[in-house]
Amino acid sequence: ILYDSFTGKPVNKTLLKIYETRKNIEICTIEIKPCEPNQWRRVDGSCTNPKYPSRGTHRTPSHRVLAPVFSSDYEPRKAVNGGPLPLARKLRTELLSMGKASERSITQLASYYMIFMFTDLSAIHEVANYIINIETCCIPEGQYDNRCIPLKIPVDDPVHRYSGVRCMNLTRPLSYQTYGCLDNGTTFERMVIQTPLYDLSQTYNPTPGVIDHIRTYKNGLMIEEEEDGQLFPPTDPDSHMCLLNQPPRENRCFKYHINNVMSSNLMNILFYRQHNQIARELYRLNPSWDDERLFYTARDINMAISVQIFFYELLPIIMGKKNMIRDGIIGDGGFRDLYDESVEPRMSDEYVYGLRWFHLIQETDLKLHDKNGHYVRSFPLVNGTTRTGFLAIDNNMQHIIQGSFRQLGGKFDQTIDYDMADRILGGILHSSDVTASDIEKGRYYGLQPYVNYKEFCTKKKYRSFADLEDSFSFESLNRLMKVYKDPRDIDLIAGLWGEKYVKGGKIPETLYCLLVEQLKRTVQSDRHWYERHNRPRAFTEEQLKAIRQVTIAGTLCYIGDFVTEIQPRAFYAISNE
Ligand code: HEM
Repeated sequence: ILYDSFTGKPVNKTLLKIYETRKNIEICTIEIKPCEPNQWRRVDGSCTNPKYPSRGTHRTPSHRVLAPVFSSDYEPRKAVNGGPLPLARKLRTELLSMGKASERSITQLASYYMIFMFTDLSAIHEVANYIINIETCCIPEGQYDNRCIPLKIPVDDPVHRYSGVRCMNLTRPLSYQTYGCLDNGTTFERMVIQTPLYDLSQTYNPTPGVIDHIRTYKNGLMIEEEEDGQLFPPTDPDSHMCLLNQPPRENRCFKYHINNVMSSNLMNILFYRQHNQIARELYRLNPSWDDERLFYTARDINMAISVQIFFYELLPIIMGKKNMIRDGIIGDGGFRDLYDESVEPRMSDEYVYGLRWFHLIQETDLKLHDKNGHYVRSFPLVNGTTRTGFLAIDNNMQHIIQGSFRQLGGKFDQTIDYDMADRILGGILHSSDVTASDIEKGRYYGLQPYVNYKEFCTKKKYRSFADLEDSFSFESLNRLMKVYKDPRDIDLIAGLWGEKYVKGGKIPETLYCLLVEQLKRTVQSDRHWYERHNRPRAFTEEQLKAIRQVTIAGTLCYIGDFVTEIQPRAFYAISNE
C-alpha cells in the first residue's frame, strides 16, 4: 500500500495524480507491505506501530511540543515591539564566550557518542543544500533567492571586523513544501530523512531498497571492504560527497551511508563492523540459522547495544541518573514495558533542535594516540567533515579511537570552541558559525520563544527578566538583557546557552525537560523497544541481562582497532581509582 509521507494515510487517486504531475511520488509517498505481528523491526521503520504503519519510517513528520510561530509567509517571528529579532551572529558573539576549557572527568568519547546518536535521527541534507547545491546566498546572484537565509555579520563583529567577511552562506530548512508534498502557504513542516526511532538508521539506512545493496544475503553479513587490513562499509569511487578527502591517498567515501562529521563517521564504521562480528558469532553458535534470522538477530543486538550505552551509560552522566529514573526514562534493571499503541512514533523538533546545545561541549583539537597510549599528534576535527577517506589511512582511525577515551572533552559551559564558532565546516566554507546557524534555523523552524518552553516545563509565567533571576547567573542574565529588549524575544537556544543546569545533571533545566518529553515518547511509541518482554522475538531474561552489561569500553575492546587496554567507564577519564 502506498502511504502519504505527511498524513500517514493511504494515498488516494487524486493525490497520486498531483504527485505524478509534480514528479515527486518517490519523496512524498512510501510503499509499505502489510504489517505482520511477529516480524522483526523493519529497516525502513514501517509497522513500528501497526495502528499507524507508515509512522516510524523515514520522512515521518515531527512532533511539536509547542505549535510553530512565524510572521507572515513563514518568515521568522518578530520581536515583541514589532521589529526584527537581533542578528543571529550578533547574539552568538554577545552571549557565548570563545575559548577552550576541558571537563575534569568526561572524555571526548562522550561527544563522539552524542553526535553518533543524533545522526540516528537526522541527516545532513540541509547542510548539503548550502555547501553543494546553493552556494550563492552571499553574492548578488542569491540576493533574491527565496531559498537563501544567509547569516549577516555586523561590521563590529569581534572576529570579522578585520576579515571583511560580512555574510555566511545558509539555506532555508527543507520542508514538505520544498519537495512539493504540501502546497506552499500551508504550515511549514520540516522533512526529516532518518526514522524517528533509535534504530541505527545511520548504519542500516532506512531509505527503501538501500539495505539490499548493503547486505550480502549470506550468513547475516553486510558487505565489508578491506583496506590496509581494516574493514569498511562499501565505498563509491565516483562520489563527490567527500569534499575534504585529499586524493590520491584519501579516496574512500561511503556509498550507502552519510559522509558526515568525522566522529560520527568513525562510530558508524564501528557499529557497521560490530554487526558483522555479532552475525559471525551467531552463525558459529547456530549454524542452522538462515541468513534472514542471522541478519535480523545481529541487527537487533547491535541496536540494543547502541541504545543501552546511550540510555544507561551516557545520558545518566549528562541528565543525572536519579532524574532519569524518577522521570521514567530508564528503569532499574530487568524488563520494562511502556509501549502504548496510541502514541505515534515521532521525534519532536524541539528534541533534535535542543541537541544542538551540545555544540558548546565539543573540543575540536583532537589528540591522536597510538595503541600503546602514546601521543601521536593533533588534528582539527572540523577538517574531517565528509572526509571519510582520512579514516582509512595512516592508522588514523586507530589513533582517533585511542585518543577519544584518553583526551578530556570540552567543558559543559557557556564557552564555544574557536573552530566550532568560526570554522565549523573546515575548508568546505571559508567562514561558518554553527551556533549562529542554530539561532537562525530555530527561527525558520518556527520555534516559540525560550520563555514559552520554560513555561511549558515549569508551569510558571515569565513576563520580565526579573522572573528569570532564579534560572540564570547574574552575568548570563545580564548578557541576555543587553541583546534582547523583552524576555519574550529570547530564542530557545539563546536561553539554553545561559540557563542553570538541572540538579544532578550537566545540562540546562529546560533542555532536560525537552529531552525527557521526547525520550518518553521514544520508549512508549516503539513496539520493538529492546527492554520489552513481549515485543516480537524479545530477548530472554538472560539475553537482556547480557545487553545490560554492555559498556562503551567493552564495545571498543570488541570492535575498536587494537583497543587492548581501556578504563571500564570510558565516558569518564582515566583515574587512579
Ligand atoms: C556533541 C556533538 C554534537 C552534537 C550532539 C551535534 C548535534 C547537532 C544537531 C542536533 C544538529 C541539527 C541537525 C538537524 O536539525 O537536522 C546539528 C547541526 C549541525 N552540526 Fe552538530 N553536533 C555535534 C557536533 C558537531 C561537530 C563536531 C560538527 C562539525 C565538525 C558539527 C556540525 C554541524 C553542522 C554543520 C550542523 C548544521 C548547522 C545548520 O545548518 O543549521 N556538529 N548538530
